[in-house]
Amino acid sequence: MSLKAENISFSYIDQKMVFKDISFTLQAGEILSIVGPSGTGKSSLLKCLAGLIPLNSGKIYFEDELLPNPRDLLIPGHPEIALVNQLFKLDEYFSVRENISNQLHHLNNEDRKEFTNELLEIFELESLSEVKSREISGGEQQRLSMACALAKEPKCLFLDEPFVHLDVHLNKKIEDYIRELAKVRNMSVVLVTHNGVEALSWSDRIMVMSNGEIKSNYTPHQAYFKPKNLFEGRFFGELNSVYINKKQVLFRPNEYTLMANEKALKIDVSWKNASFKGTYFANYFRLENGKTIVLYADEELKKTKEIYVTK
Ligand SMILES: Nc1ncnc2c1ncn2[C@@H]1O[C@H](COP(=O)(O)OP(=O)(O)OP(=O)(O)O)[C@@H](O)[C@H]1O
Repeated sequence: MSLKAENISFSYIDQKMVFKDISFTLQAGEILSIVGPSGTGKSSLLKCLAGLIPLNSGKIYFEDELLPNPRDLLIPGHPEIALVNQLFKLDEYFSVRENISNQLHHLNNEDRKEFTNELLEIFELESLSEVKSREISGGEQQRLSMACALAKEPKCLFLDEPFVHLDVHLNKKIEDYIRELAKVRNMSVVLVTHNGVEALSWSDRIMVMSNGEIKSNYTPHQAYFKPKNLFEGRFFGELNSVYINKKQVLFRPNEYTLMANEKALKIDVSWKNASFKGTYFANYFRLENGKTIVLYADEELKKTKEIYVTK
């Protein structure tokens, strides 16, 4: 076990709790995502877990030791826990390369150079390596912050909305690298995002947070195919909701067939339009009650009059 939160609660102002009574355990090497709407307390939770802001109540254990209260420390935080958020402090008068290599004093010169080059390559910062960090863009600073955090070789890496400025290929490259590090170094990762779709591929486990509480704990497969309700399911991609015999049925746009199927639920539909998404078409249909559903297919389903939900 890497980190354990026991009944933790936190507020900035006494009366208004940001989150309350949260408990969970993070295993060594585990990648956990916390997904939830804006303003629900995710970033504040990460700062508390990193030992940067003090709890109102509850306890956090890091490798079986109580995390010190930040009020008792000259510099809040823990040397083995790295948090990357918008406030990550880069040394703005140092170059991109120096920002990374300055985190690597624990290595000899040769290893330091090799690891710095590896991180510059992974985060695609090679062409900017000699530029001062204050002279690079917001997205580049975000990538550099992640590289610096990884250079510290932390036992716990906390990432707050790391995808905001990343394009698709870089997202996949960084995901693969961090997953590999988590496995090889037994580094635990907590990822906070309001975009559950990205959390699906990154995570071993996903917690849904709303109104300052952890509402659900899913595997990525459960979060996608078996969400508890429409609110949670919609974080992880488009989700249809239909009422059949007064019972709500939730199904993904790919959980259907066009072939008559006695075991599946038949729904009468009329095609509205389709939008081209590159690898598929999102086909929008009107139901008898006027509601809309979406189905993914590799063509426009203009002639389709009925579908069979395979849920
Ligand atoms: N420094 C602060 N002082 C007072 N209130 C704050 C402070 N930072 C955040 N809050 C409030 O605490 C609540 C939780 O904010 P937090 O940033 O933790 O949520 P979040 O889920 O991470 O949101 P987002 O996804 O928009 O970043 C919000 O109501 C926010 O306005």
